[in-house]
Amino acid sequence: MSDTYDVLVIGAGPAGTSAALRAAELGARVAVVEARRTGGTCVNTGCVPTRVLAKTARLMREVRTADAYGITVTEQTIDWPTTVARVRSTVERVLAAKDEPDRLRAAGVDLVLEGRARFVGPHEVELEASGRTLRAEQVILCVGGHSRRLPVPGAELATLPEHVLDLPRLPRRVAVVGAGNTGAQLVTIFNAFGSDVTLLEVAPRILAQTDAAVSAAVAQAFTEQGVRVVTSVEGVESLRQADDSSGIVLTWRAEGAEHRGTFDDVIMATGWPASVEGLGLDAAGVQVERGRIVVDEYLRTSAAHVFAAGDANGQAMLVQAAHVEAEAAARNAVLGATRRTPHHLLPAGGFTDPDYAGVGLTEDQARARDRDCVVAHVAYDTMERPIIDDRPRGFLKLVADRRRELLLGAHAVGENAVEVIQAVTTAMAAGVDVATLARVEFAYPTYSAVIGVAARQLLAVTPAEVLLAGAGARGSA
Ligand SMILES: Cc1cc2nc3c(=O)[nH]c(=O)nc-3n(C[C@H](O)[C@H](O)[C@H](O)COP(=O)(O)OP(=O)(O)OC[C@H]3O[C@@H](n4cnc5c(N)ncnc54)[C@H](O)[C@@H]3O)c2cc1C
Ligand SMILES: NC(=O)c1ccc[n+]([C@@H]2O[C@H](COP(=O)([O-])OP(=O)(O)OC[C@H]3O[C@@H](n4cnc5c(N)ncnc54)[C@H](O)[C@@H]3O)[C@@H](O)[C@H]2O)c1
Repeated sequence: MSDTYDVLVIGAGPAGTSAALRAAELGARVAVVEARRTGGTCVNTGCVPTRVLAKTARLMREVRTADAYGITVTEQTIDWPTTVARVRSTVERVLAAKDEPDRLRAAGVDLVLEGRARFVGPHEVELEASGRTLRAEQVILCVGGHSRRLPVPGAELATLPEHVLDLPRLPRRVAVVGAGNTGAQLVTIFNAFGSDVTLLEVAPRILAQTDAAVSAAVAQAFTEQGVRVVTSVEGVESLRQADDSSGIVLTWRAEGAEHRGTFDDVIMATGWPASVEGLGLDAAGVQVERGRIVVDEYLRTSAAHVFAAGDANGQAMLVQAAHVEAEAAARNAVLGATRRTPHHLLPAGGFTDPDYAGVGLTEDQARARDRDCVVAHVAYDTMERPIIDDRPRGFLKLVADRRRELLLGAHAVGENAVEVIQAVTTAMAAGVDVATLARVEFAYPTYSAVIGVAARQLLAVTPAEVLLAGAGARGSA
């Protein structure tokens, strides 16, 4: 293995693997350095484990309602060690199926598993385990991010999301601090498993990045499911062991008063700074601001020969964003910085109960640009398939320009929300106009049929009527 490369990629998660493969495809001599194993956060501790837990939660809910279909289930409890083992074995199966070491090898990329990389000069990187130094003309940072503990007394008592599977038993009482995508999904998981869940969020609403109607619908569902949802928290103050060892006492401020609760576990899902500790970025002249590696529109850092893609630059922390950015960064590193990354058509969602998803502009964002944009809001309980499946909670909202030609955004809550939004994204990416979408025949009975209904609603009524219909649908969603 040589020690000199055209392009050195640091991190072999979704961004790093895509960047390395693309750079090699463009003819560069490429190495990718990984401190642990391929797959990154996504496969090892993030999307894949969370998705398996979400499926387990769904099975619990299905079993709970099975008697309505004449299926008798006498006992339903979670055997935590079995659940954990199932998650871990699924991670291994996904890793084996992806076989990224082999893909990289086949593409001529050197996969270097010699510990963490650290810059020791602008173009030189030292490997922690071997002490070897690699040199490269261009470097692409794909180091991802990590959870953070709040800087409060007793924070070390909290569990970080990536360590949830290490809990020795299922918590009976759990507090989740932070209602972003991670926190919201953990709420659904522990709620379905029978834990008593409290959710604390500093923002005025949960899932603050989503469309306001999505956030409200998920919060309402959580509350109805018995979750204590506390938003606009003024701050978490401390964690300490209870004097009688009955759990962890969590203290927070809300509405000007101090509040306290005792929990078996407190999970902090309060943010995701870039993994830049010990990376020696000063030696390369790479700037970091507010936990993110600063990049320009070409994903170039403050050092012209260093690029950053994926979670590390903090732009859109999703696997699909990591892929798009990594390809652009690789192209810019090898051929010169000319490619920008369009982020506006990145669908995203979470596997809560109910699921939620969105793509493009939220209604508030669209109205800030043009208050006469048009909105259709179709409730799931008006559609056959959600009724058949006994999943009537939810809606699809489509946002179109004032001429009702182009879709600006789509947002859904409910069963299969992510797949419904994916279908709308495909139409948006293909430049399908609203009139064409309204003419598409959807198979019966499907969840995606709601797209056709919403598109026809966009065409059929005046903006004021649509808003009224939306308010009605929201009431029943
Ligand atoms: C609980 C959870 C659930 C999620 N679910 C979803 C989901 O359903 N859908 C979705 O789109 N996104 C999801 N995400 C986000 C997704 O995991 C990330 O957006 C994605 O993994 C980012 O890819 P990346 O390559 O930028 O970083 P990562 O996947 O974090 O990979 C970074 C890699 O760099 C390595 N590394 C770091 N520093 C060094 C160093 N100095 N030297 C060598 N190697 C280093 C790390 O070991 C790691 O393998 C989830 C995240 C979490 C936490
Ligand atoms: N399904 C998915 O696509 C998925 C799932 C999980 C995570 N992710 C991505 O991974 C990244 C990390 O997600 P995350 O949810 O861990 O972090 P996040 O930064 O998205 O959310 C953290 C939440 O914690 C809140 N918070 C911060 N300080 C707080 C405090 N002191 N008290 C209470 N609340 C506080 C924030 O307001 C925010 O809502 C995100 O970019 C996310 O999109 C995606």
